[in-house]
Amino acid sequence: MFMQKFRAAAISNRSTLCIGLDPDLARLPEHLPRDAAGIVQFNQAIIDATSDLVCAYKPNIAFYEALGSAGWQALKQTIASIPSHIPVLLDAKRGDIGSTAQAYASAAFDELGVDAITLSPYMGYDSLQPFLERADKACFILCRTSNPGGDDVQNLMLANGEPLFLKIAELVAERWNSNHNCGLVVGATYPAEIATIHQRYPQLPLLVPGVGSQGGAIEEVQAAAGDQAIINVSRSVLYANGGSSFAEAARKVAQAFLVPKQALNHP
Ligand SMILES: O=C(O)c1cc(=O)[nH]c(=O)n1[C@@H]1O[C@H](COP(=O)(O)O)[C@@H](O)[C@H]1O
Repeated sequence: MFMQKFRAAAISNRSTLCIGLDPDLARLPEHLPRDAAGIVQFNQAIIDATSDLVCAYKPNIAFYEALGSAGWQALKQTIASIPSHIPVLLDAKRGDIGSTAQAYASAAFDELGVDAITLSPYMGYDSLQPFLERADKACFILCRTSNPGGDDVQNLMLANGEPLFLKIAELVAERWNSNHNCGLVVGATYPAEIATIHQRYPQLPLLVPGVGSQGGAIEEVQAAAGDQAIINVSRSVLYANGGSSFAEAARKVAQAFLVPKQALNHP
């Protein structure tokens, strides 16, 4: 069950840091092969160096799909090398008509065996239902994304004078979360929006990417949402150093992203 697993890992590691496993062949350390086998070695070293510092890992499926069937195998091997007490959140941003969503849910939860997934809300409830009804898994639904283009749609004003992303937060909190397995994705680049969402729906965990490479500041995220923010960092940790000491360098950067001990207040 994702939520319990995540809270247990957050408490035992005193961390709300999620490391994004987004392996880019062009950025692998020089001594590793630039192929799927290199990715597995890279990820395993990163996981070994950081698994006592995180509350979750988030592989983004794009980096594995880009390598075809070898990439899919690399993703499975990566997931298998994550210690079983640390939850795995697959970043796939799924959402489609019911029958297709069912196949996506089965691929993520049964074939890959991950604990949680990211979803896009724009096709509505039935496109998410096959994920939401898996009460043992968690669904993180895009709300206010970290990228500049997020404004194009998410910030459109509704007739009630509020932006669309607040309606999405409301739908998730009040209609789609009957299994208590939902969270929202909110970019670290928009701390004021994080604060608004957290004040309205303090019970929802927030997956917050955008710290580091995209310019988001961890202190602002923590001030906005405290320990309900699962802070994802990918490139800043993974590519801290392109040499043979890349894993130790990743560990050092990850340590710098840890929440001060006293700030963690999970039940
Ligand atoms: O769903 C996500 O995780 C996500 C949502 C969002 O709004 N912004 C965002 O950057 N992400 C993902 O979070 C990760 C951020 O990577 P870094 O910018 O390298 O830390 C990538 O895997 C993105 O695809």
